[in-house]
Amino acid sequence: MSNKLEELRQQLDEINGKLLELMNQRAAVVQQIGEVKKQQGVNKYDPVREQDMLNRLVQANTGPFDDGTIRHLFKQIFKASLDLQQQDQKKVLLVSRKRQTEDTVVQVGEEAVGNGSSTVIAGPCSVESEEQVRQVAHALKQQGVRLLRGGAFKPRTSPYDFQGLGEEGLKILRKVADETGLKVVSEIVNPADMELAEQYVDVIQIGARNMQNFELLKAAGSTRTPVLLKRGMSATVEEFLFAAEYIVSRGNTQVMLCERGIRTYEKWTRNTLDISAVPLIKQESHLPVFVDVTHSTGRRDIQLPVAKAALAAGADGIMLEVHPNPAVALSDSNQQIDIEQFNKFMQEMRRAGFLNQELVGADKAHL
Ligand SMILES: O=C(O)C(=O)C[C@]1(C(=O)O)C=C[C@@H](O)C=C1
Repeated sequence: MSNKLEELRQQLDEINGKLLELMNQRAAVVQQIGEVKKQQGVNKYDPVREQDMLNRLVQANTGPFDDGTIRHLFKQIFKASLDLQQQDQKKVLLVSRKRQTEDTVVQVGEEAVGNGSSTVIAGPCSVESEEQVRQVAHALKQQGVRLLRGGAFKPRTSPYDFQGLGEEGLKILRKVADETGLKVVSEIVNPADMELAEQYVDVIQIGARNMQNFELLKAAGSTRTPVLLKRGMSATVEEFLFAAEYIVSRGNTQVMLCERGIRTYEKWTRNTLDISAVPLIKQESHLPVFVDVTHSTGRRDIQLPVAKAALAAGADGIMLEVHPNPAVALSDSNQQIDIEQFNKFMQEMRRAGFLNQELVGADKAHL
């Protein structure tokens, strides 16, 4: 390289150093301005001030940069400054990893959700009868699954579809769970039903359609019962975390999140599983994350690879629907798996090293 080029580059390096120093000096002043504006309750963005500065800069400009370039470069600096002011004052959410670096572990009976082992929540879409729930509960128990799901209050798209057994359904779940030593996960749809929930369920589920039912979120936040919050079908990850913040900010820190697929143009699956949301949420938040493999796919034939993908992506657990006879189920009959399919599912997940739930009892022998 010629000495001349070398020399000029050295000059540039020095200028870069000075520019860097000056830009950071400017940024420090910008941060102080941001604090003053916050105290005064003044808007951070000030287009009049920006225009005024640009006018004076262009007037003082002697080139070789033309005025348009000067405007563009300084506008970038103003934009970065504004971002800095907003970042400084953006409230760090309670659900954020910036607030809590270690994972939240939600204890539901003997199940420690989010402690590194993978949790399974399974059960019928809707509670239909005691016998139906009992059959599924026994299958769960044998497979070492501790959390029994079942819908008693069913928010259905059509008002003519089965709406669930209500409190009767919760009673059935509680009775069968107590018989089998399982814990109950069930959806609550009405803020006024939180007391009822505390009486019967071990985990309050808030469904996708209610993710932004803020009164329901606040009511769940006022209980001390763990909550499983499902992502709304059109909710962004940010909106999902804000919904969780509603619960945690009311004092209930025992929140688990559940990705259940989002609505897209794809029709061959019921929803589109946003698998990237799993590592993204794990990175942004300390709360445990589940993937609902039933609702995200809406079909039985791909539940197994999707469940593996979910756990490989870092999910703390999976949720799936199991029914003794899906063909006659009162809801979701196309996507629930039967007990035999569930046993095979668990067996394969275990064989592939994704789950380590221990088989229980005599049935160990023939499975
Ligand atoms: O002067 C201000 O009020 C500032 O906040 C600083 C600043 C800047 O970078 O110069 C930043 C953002 C505003 O839109 C205008 C100007």
